[in-house]
Amino acid sequence: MFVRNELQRLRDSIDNLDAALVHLLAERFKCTQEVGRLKAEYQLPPADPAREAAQIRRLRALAEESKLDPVFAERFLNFIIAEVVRHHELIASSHAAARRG
Ligand SMILES: C=C(O[C@@H]1C=C(C(=O)O)C=C[C@H]1O)C(=O)O
Repeated sequence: MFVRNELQRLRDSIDNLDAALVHLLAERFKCTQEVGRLKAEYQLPPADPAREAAQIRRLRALAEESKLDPVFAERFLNFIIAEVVRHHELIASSHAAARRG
């Protein structure tokens, strides 16, 4: 009984944390979509490698402080950034097509 209750208690928290992660990611993508539209409008490149490198340095340091594996933190951020850049490329090509008429 103890094991079942403990497992349930921990899984309830995991479910809440997963929901928070989804909400946080959704908000992040709302912001990055706006960045993508701005970049497309002003014809700036979809990716900004200097900004990415700075974020990775920052996130690795935060991960170390929080005892999270920094390699995992870097992979996770790279995974998200790759998706954002893919969205920015799509937005840029639809803006370019609209400019061509
Ligand atoms: C969101 C941006 O666009 C891209 C995506 C980034 C991100 O998801 O954090 C960071 C840099 C850019 O390659 C940005 O330039 O700020």
